[in-house]
Amino acid sequence: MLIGGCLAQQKQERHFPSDFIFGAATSAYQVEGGWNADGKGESIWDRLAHTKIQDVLDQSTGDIAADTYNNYKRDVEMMRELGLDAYRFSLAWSRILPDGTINNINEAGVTFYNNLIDEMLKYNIKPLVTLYHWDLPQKLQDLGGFMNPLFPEWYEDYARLAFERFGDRVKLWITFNEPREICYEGYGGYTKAPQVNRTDIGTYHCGKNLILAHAKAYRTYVTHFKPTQNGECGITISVNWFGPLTDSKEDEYAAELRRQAEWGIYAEPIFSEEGGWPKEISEIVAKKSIEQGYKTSRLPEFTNEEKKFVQGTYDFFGVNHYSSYLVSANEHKVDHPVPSILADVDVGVYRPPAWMPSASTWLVMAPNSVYNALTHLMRKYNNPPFYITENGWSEHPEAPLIDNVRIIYYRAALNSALDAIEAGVNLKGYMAWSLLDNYEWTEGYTIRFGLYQVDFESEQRTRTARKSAFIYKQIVKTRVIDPDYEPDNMTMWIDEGH
Ligand SMILES: CCCCCCCCCCCCC/C=C/[C@@H](O)[C@@H](N)CO[C@@H]1O[C@H](CO)[C@@H](O)[C@H](O)[C@H]1O
Repeated sequence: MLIGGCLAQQKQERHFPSDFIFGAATSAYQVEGGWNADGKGESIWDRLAHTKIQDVLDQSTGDIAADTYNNYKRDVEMMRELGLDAYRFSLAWSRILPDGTINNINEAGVTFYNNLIDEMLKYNIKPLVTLYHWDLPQKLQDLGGFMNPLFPEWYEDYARLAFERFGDRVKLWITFNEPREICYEGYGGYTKAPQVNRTDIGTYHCGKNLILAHAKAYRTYVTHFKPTQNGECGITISVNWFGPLTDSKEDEYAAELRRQAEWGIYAEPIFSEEGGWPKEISEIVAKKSIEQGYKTSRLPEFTNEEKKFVQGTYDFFGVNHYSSYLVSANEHKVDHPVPSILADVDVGVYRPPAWMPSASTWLVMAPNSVYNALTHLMRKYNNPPFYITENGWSEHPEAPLIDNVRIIYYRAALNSALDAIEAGVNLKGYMAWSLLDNYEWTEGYTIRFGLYQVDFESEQRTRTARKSAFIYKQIVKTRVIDPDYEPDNMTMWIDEGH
């Protein structure tokens, strides 16, 4: 079309599908507070924050956090302000089962989640419930936690209770949030509770028990609840993109090994046609284990029966995606504990300085990041239904409410998601991390991810919409990413019908 002698750039409006689910996400320990309220039991994060306060950057705890335990109606109002289709939150296992076992149900804890779910459904906001987001009951950790072979039974009992109590209204279930962080950081390392730091076997033994627990819960849901409740059950895996630094065969292979270490060991047994551990890392760990004097591989094998039991245990693949890294076979290597999973794969990781850094050391703004991760998973696992269950940008507490960099990040990530959809990825929804500022684990309140700012100094934990909340609201409403949209002011409102 020619206007005034030049070709007018028609805005090519790309739309998200009309049934695409937009939401936001949080987790229990990071937002609820009420750490010992109304019969709740101690979790491993209560224990860490209370006894290893020196390991938390600002010596803070999640004892109160954003006090969602008392402010959940304000949180639902914020979901309405954003016009969300869904909200992803997690259940605190020890709020429902204080000692972790099914013998002692805390009805007050069940009531809290019933109230939250009912408040959301009052306004047609779908609950997307994560059964486990890192806060294991301490009493179960005292028995070994994820290292105990009985863990899958403990977890199945807990999941079954959740299906019984909430499954009439909850139709989207996530068994675990980020097996990597649970196992590699919590049992194979020190950066997450319970800080077991068994670098040689922690990641692998935790990983096998977690995967078996996931499969038991999934099969219990499909057999005993899905026929009447008609919901879906999946798992959320942290899938950041790890691509080759150069197009050499060595770097391609190195990138594949790092992907296997970061998320392939959790995804392959569930989503691949072959089942079991990824072949390459399994062979490497078996070989190195024998060389290091272990009688068997540090990566405990699945029996053929276990492999079959785990395979195909999903209705969707939940993807937490934030950033990308470039992998080298020979350069940018750092020392890792020996033995450990990263020493096993023995590759280097690099991020170009041009990729804008966030407040989180691990999070930079990488090009085509969502597209690269999702199209790789599509090809590898035959395009299962995907939900992006987390994606977001961090800033420091003093950053202004006019968070223009976060807006650049969200628009880039959502455009990359549209690119993936156009490439054929079966992407069903997107959850922004996070609805509001929350406890960023061992970084406490020094890191902020919220679309809403939280004043952690105020008694009522005042929530205030950042500019990114208005931008996200507009995308949710129009299903279009308008690069020129600017809110008229910073006063939030609820659209009719929400
Ligand atoms: C100069 C050094 C260059 C190399 C960089 C070092 C190598 C990095 C290796 C990759 C590590 C990636 C780990 C990142 C994991 C995150 O995606 C994951 N932990 C995010 O967790 C979820 O996100 C929220 C924000 O952190 C969190 O609050 C939530 O609870 C988690 O579900």
